[in-house]
Amino acid sequence: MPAPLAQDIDYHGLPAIHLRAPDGAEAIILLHGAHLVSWKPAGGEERLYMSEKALFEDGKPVRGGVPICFPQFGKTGPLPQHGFVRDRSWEKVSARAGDDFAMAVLRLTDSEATRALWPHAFKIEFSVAITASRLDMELEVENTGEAPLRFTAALHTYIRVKEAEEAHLEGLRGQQYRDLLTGQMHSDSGTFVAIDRETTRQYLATENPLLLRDDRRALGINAENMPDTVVWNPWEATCATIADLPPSAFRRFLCVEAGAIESPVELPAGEGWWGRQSLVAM
Ligand SMILES: O=P(O)(O)OC[C@H]1O[C@H](O)[C@H](O)[C@@H](O)[C@@H]1O
Repeated sequence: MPAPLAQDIDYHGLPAIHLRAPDGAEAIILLHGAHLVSWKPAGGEERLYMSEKALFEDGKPVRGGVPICFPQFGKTGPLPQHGFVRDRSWEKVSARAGDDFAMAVLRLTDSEATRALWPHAFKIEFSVAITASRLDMELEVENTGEAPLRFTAALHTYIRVKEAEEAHLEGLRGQQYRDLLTGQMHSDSGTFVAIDRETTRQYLATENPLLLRDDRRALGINAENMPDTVVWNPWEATCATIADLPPSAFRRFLCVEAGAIESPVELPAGEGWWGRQSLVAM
């Protein structure tokens, strides 16, 4: 049985936390963006995609793993794409490994630099917990200011797949989605979503859980308090335009993102909000 671990490490030159539960499940979280860059359930197979061309630099987002989008998803407002917390340094609040789990909590609060972009006081915490075949990620936001807050948020999870074209995402049948490439609304009529072209869909009020079948394995995906699901794969032509992705990378991942996007969260002064995404490897 491997020794449980919650250790500060260096990951491509950035400070990170390496977690290992006694059952062998492992995760690595950067302080940069509170970015989860690796998750291996017990058994040892990596389930998150990380680009071989990812940049690990201050002020740059990391391509792969689980970027945190806050306080704006995508280009839905005046802030930089996906907000400003994914390329900023967070602080470690705690990291520990117990009898059958390991977990870490990271925190970011407003600063002069964040207030220059977004004039609000806030505290956000991101918790990652692993046990056996399960990963739980929770984003908590507290409005520490005097005025109400309004934000959108998402966990932009890059799931590693053997071959994107053969992966099937089940559980979205009959659900409404906005095609973010055209802006048009559709209703999904297929028994599963298969990816054979550039796909950027925002499913609204998603019913959970979803199941991603990939080769001989599957992943259960559950979200709480994050009603939107974004499904993204850039496919060949767009992938070729993304500098930190190798040309064939689009075959190796599918993003299934849990978010609160369609209806921005309105948070009165002093109140808190949380959203979760959980993955179960099968
Ligand atoms: O390149 P990034 O800023 O990390 O964004 C990556 C992608 O995120 C989301 O899924 C959006 O829907 C896409 O339009 C965007 O290209």
